[in-house]
Amino acid sequence: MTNLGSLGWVSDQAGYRYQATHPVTGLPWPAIPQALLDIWAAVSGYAPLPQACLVNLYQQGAKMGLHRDENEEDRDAPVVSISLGDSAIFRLGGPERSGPTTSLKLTSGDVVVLGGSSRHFYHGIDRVLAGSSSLVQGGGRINLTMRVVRRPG
Ligand SMILES: O=C(O)CCC(=O)C(=O)O
Ligand SMILES: [Fe+2]
Repeated sequence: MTNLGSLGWVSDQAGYRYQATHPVTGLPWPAIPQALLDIWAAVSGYAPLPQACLVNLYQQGAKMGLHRDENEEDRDAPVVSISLGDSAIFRLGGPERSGPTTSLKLTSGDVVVLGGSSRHFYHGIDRVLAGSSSLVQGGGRINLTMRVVRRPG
């Protein structure tokens, strides 16, 4: 897991938070490439640019439990997530953890926007379909998730 942008998501012994620098090197995160900002502009419907892009490598067997993205101050900005490499089974619920869910397969190049009412819906990754793509060296799936963390302006 690593980050691009002016803020990165960090999780360590001290807990989890957004911060401007890499926790080991102390250096700023690399900028979010223009190609990703272009995708944000095309699909988010939100003028302010994302401050954070989480880069998460799902290796064999990796999952992400059902959760809501609620660590951002800006609750109005959508979350834009890009899937690369192996396909994954994405589970999307509603505002309540116990509510019904639907599953969909995300393949390489798919873009998911959690915006509007779905911004705070439960979601997760049930499993990654190992070997379904040769894009990522050594196999696996890379998820890029762009977020506006602090309220712009
Ligand atoms: O990997 C995905 O498609 C979802 C990632 C996610 O929900 C998150 O990073 O909060
Ligand atoms: Fe999430």
